Amino acid sequence: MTNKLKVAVLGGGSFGTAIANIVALNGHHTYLWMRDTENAEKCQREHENTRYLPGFKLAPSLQITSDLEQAINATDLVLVSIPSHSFREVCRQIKPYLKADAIVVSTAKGIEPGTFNLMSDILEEELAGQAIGVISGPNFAKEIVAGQHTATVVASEDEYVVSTVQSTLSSATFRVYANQDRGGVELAGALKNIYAIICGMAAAIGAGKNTQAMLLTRSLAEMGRFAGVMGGNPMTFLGLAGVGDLILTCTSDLSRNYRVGYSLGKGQPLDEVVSGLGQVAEGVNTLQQVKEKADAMGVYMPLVSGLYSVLFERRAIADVVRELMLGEQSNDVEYIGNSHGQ
Ligand SMILES: NC(=O)C1=CN([C@@H]2O[C@H](COP(=O)(O)OP(=O)(O)OC[C@H]3O[C@@H](n4cnc5c(N)ncnc54)[C@H](OP(=O)(O)O)[C@@H]3O)[C@@H](O)[C@H]2O)C=CC1
Ligand SMILES: O=C(CO)COP(=O)(O)O
Repeated sequence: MTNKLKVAVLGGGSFGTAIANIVALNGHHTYLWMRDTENAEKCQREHENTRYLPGFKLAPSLQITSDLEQAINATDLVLVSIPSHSFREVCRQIKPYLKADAIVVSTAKGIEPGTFNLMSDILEEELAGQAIGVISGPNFAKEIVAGQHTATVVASEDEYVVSTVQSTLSSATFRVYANQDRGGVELAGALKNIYAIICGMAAAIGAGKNTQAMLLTRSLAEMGRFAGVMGGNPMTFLGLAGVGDLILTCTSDLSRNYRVGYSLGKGQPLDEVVSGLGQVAEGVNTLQQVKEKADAMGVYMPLVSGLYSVLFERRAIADVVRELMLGEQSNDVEYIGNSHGQ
């Protein structure tokens, strides 16, 4: 597609800002909406989001506003970069302003507490009739705005959504792959945050590369097993949104979830770590939602159970590690179909 679209990105945090900047640099008429008027005016004036992405100049054409109607009105494509805890609330706010044929795409990586809704389930519920999709992949906001070569995945059952997102976002530094497994892609983005916390915690207690490789591989097995039971395609987990994002977030302290795990591993209490972060770490909530769901569905997720018992049942990390290592010996690679398998 060569024509220029009107695009709105909702959420003035690190990822919303990075995505809006890509779209604006591609020449689309782009609005970044944030709720904080003072910060919106400052970002617009300075062409920089000093609160979330200091040091990176944004495209001069990017319009930054706290006026939701201005951002959404007549918009062809809306990208929702609001954390899962507030995602539904913002979808309700935009509904009155949306064009009937606007595409709405989630970029959030979380699960709604209580309902186990993924963000695109919320889009379906709140914005029935709109064409929808999701974006997920190994995508640190900081590296995107720094122009690092990056790839992501757009997933939708609707071919028009996929092709529109690909043509609007792709550039010489940002590549967009397609997938039809919306639920699998979305679940992958949410689940990997749990394992990033575990890997951060492991690093804090001195884990070496053997341990890191074991954790990454068993995390992938656990993610695929859970997704299979939830109706996702386990093969999705071999792609960028699965193993790609798992590697990224489990091996870097650019990940907020990894940093949460690291601080916990160093003995800091959970509430202190979370409140000190100043940005969202979706993995803590996702852990609670997945633990509950896995228990209810009888899915074997020893890493999820172990982390949950450290964070919410006050068990010592060393005891949990010992129990995991001495658990019943099992197979390396599970056969697809044996999705509950141990
Ligand atoms: N950062 C990254 O590298 C990536 C993040 N993601 C995902 O994107 C989502 C957003 O993350 P990210 O941008 O990093 O988060 P941040 O913590 O950096 O920013 C969150 C943003 O959401 C805004 N917000 C929160 N609640 C509301 C609300 N009720 N109404 C309006 N705005 C609200 C905040 O506004 P305020 O500043 O006013 O509080 C802030 O601008 C998450 O699900 C994350 O997992 C996905 C890929 C990469
Ligand atoms: O999802 C991310 C990169 O793909 C960002 O991870 P964190 O939310 O842990 O920072």
